[in-house]
Amino acid sequence: MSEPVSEHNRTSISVVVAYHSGYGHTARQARAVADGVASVAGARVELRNVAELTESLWDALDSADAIVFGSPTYMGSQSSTFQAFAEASAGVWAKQGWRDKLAAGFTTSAGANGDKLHTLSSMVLFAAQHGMTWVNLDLAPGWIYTSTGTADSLNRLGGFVGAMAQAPSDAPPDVAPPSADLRTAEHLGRRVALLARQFAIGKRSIDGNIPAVAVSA
Ligand SMILES: Cc1cc2nc3c(=O)[nH]c(=O)nc-3n(C[C@H](O)[C@H](O)[C@H](O)COP(=O)(O)O)c2cc1C
Repeated sequence: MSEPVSEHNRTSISVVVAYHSGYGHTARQARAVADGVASVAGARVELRNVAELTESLWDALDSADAIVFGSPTYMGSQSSTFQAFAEASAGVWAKQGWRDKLAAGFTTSAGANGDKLHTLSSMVLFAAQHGMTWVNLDLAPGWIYTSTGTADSLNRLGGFVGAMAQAPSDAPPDVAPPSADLRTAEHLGRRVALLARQFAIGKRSIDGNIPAVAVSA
């Protein structure tokens, strides 16, 4: 979808998709989130695998306007590799280095439900500990939520807090998750980028144009 060119959509923002994937399914979902981010004018996106805890990962996260977290659901929660990344961010937490950045999340698992909500809820808490602002999915539930939905509906798994995807445990990542879940992930990436741009414009206007005066109630 193309947007009219304006001063606002020339504002540049950066989004990091920080994910782990053991077998490639969540990596596919991560690429779909990144495609959604890249569809927004002025948005730069970096895909980062958090299995590699390098200086360059922390630098990229430090300079991002928004971070989208992604993990497979393993044993009803985020993977231990993602949790190791979360724990390694304690130094950033101590300085509140990600405070006021936007955050969002996504997960893939084999079950239609599979306890994905627990993974996303852990990410919400993780972001809250860092003082980040959570961006939800903002899509109506699809598929069996209404009698006219189909398995190809956007948000077919009916999540609100983040993007959910399902991949049969015996299907390789080139065929799963299905298109409906990848389009849902793309929607989340686009939404995060649009809101990050809105926040950046607001911050720039507050920092630059509005005089600091006492505000009475
Ligand atoms: C150790 C382990 C635990 C898993 N636990 C769950 C689970 O709790 N719920 C579920 O639906 N699927 C579970 N699965 C299936 C994975 O979520 C599924 O295969 C997913 O696509 C893997 O994503 P990945 O390829 O990005 O690693 C588990 C898989 C593994 C290897």
